[in-house]
Amino acid sequence: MMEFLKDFQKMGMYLAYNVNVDAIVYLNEKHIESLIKEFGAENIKKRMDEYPREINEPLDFVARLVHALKTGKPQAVPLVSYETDKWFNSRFKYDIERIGGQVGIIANLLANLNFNRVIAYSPLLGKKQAEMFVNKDNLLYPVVENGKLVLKKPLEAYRESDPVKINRIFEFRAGTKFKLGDETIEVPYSGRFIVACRFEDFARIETSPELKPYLPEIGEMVDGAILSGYQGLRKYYSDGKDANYYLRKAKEDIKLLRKKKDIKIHVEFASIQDRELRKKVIYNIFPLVDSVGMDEAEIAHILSVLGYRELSDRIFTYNRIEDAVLGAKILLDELNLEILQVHTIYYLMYITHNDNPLTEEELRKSLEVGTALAAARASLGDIKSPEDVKVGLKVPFNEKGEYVKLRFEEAKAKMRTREYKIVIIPTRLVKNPVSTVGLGDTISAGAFASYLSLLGRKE
Ligand SMILES: Nc1ncnc2c1ncn2[C@@H]1O[C@H](COP(=O)(O)OP(=O)(O)O)[C@@H](O)[C@H]1O
Ligand SMILES: O=P(O)(O)OC[C@H]1O[C@](O)(CO)[C@@H](O)[C@@H]1O
Ligand SMILES: [Mg+2]
Repeated sequence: MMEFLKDFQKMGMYLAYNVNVDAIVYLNEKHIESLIKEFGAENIKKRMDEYPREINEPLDFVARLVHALKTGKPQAVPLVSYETDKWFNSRFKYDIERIGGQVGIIANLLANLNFNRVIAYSPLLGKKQAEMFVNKDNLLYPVVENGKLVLKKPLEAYRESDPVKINRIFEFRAGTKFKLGDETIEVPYSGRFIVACRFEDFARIETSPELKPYLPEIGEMVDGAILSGYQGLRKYYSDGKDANYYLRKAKEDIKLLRKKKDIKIHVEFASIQDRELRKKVIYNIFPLVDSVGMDEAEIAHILSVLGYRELSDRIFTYNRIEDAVLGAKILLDELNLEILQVHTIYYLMYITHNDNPLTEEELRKSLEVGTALAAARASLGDIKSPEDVKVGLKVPFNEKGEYVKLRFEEAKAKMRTREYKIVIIPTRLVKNPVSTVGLGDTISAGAFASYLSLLGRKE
């Protein structure tokens, strides 16, 4: 771990596109019971069966929340109604507000780990948002001034008139029990439910036309890029643009970033409820990048739109490791990725083709960076310095670890895996995490950065 922390001080990373404010509620039994009382168990059950993929009214939210609590799976559902946005504000008191979005979370993490340079971009940067980035010389926002690329601290670069996007995060904990009509539900795993604000202002996931010509220059300044936020796209926009338009622009960005230097690009996937949009993002973006990270719900969602519905349902319902391995193989091959990383509550997995320059041992080391960082963040709330990582290293691997390894070896023996390198490690699981939102982003950032550092040593 310490060798990586040293390497990180020499590395640069570009991050785009999504940053927001996470307004967090720690859900307890009382919250849930009062929601059920207010909306009625029967109404909620009926709406759960309908499975709304957007939140148009409060009942949509309650139904999807209870569904998430029942499965214990990490979920995110778009909020599209201004009315309901107001309802959230009057209905909940938020426990804390923190920086959110893959860019926000990863930028602060890498800057605090003393990366040489972190360039964080999002099309919108309001004042409140800028204030949430850590104020350090190594965290910079790109702007164009007098025809030149200038990197500025977010506090010197924000635009007063830019709106700030607020997502609501409901943190739930394993063991929470409540009644839905006659049914008693016990939350099986801890996690978060995200109400992702999807107003049109926030849905233009793109590089500003002004900055775009400088992407090759930015690419030259860094060792890698982590791209995310495509989940924020809409199918249609009021000015006639559509998801295809933004995805074409997104593909241009990827090519521009690599124009002067062949940097590795990681995409951190996030839940996309709309199946058509999900498919578009996968087919347009994945084949252009090297590395993709996602959680277990997301791999199930992806397999479902690629046509593997049965496998997808199995992953969702039974959490069996052999299904995850099979799913990962399919994804790696069909989209021809260099490396795929899947994070779940109990284990992290990498799959690459057999000709990957890293050994299985090295790949495992890279995953260990990810889980150590997540455990540190889960314990402390935030990683403020490289020192904090030690806290993560003291968190033991979870008690299901040995079982997971055994099942993994069994799965490998049964399956054709010779053309791949597949490794898993158990997670270091914190019993009472400060929060869980962003732990996946943390794992992926640590895994990808250490992957780059290991590749660098081979040169
Ligand atoms: N209490 C915990 N301690 C350590 N790691 C955790 C804990 N809870 C969750 N994690 C890790 O965080 C991951 C969550 O990832 P993900 O669902 O992508 O979250 P997010 O998108 O909010 O970052 C889990 O798969 C697990 O590996
Ligand atoms: O999909 P959006 O609205 O960009 O939000 C991403 C969400 O995912 C997270 O980055 C966690 O992975 C949250 O902090 C954030 O609320
Ligand atoms: Mg995630």
